[in-house]
Amino acid sequence: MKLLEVKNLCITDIKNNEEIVSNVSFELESNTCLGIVGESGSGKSITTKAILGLINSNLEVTGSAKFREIDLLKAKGNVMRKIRGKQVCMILQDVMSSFDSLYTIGYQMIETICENTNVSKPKAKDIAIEALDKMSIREPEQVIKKYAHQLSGGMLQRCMIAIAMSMKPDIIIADEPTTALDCINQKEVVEQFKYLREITGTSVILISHDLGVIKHLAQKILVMKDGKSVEYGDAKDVLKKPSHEYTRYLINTRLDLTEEFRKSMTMEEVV
Ligand SMILES: Nc1ncnc2c1ncn2[C@@H]1O[C@H](COP(=O)(O)OP(=O)(O)OP(=O)(O)O)[C@@H](O)[C@H]1O
Repeated sequence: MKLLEVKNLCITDIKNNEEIVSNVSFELESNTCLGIVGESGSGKSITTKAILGLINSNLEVTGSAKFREIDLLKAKGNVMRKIRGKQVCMILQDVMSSFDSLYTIGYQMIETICENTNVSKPKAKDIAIEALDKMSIREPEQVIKKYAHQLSGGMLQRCMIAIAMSMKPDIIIADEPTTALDCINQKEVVEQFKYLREITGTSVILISHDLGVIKHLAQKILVMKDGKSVEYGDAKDVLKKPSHEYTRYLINTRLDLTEEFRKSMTMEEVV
């Protein structure tokens, strides 16, 4: 079943009439993951933010983005507020700034869960602990008493994913969820994310410049370059037989990097 259908999405900066995103179309089926890949500035984030009405007023958005028969690009503020955070959640790249340093992780989790679902605070606490437990966070009862600066980036990202998942949304949009993490944390977060997606059935739009991460999670891939969609299709086909030169470049760059990394590790062993 189609959960989200984006057609001919265009974003124009009305100040200088510059088109930032041109005619981007894609679909998200239920219980699947769509990976959006492309270099920095290619329009990945702004495309998904536009769908959720989260962009500046100097930007004009045209096209359509149908979610359960509602065109999100035309949805009024109150309709959008009901969808955003409940049915469609967004996890941002910079987890540190997503948490308020003055409140404990638990306080923020409980507030968010209460605000977006109809449960009491004790119930929200149980949900928060259960969600952290599902993200394989040890001693969740202790973790919820901590402040953001007391946890690693990987732990915070897992807490963020746990909050989003505990809302039981139809769609999670994760914008570069592993970029700020080191290799070990990246791998762990991807594994947990994959596991949670499988058990909850939540559909995910995963934005990343890292094809390795996308490959691990996505069934479909959209490749963006300079605000345009240059390739879109089943992940296996895109990765095995990329039809666009830019996709081939991304795949090769990724392989080069992996090779360099492997070599540098071997060199260290030799030294
Ligand atoms: N409010 C705005 N007004 C004008 N241009 C904007 C605005 N916000 C973003 N842009 C431009 O839109 C383009 C796409 O930005 P976007 O953040 O979507 O890229 P991205 O592919 O997600 O990159 P990154 O991986 O670095 O996050 C960029 O050229 C950016 O400068």
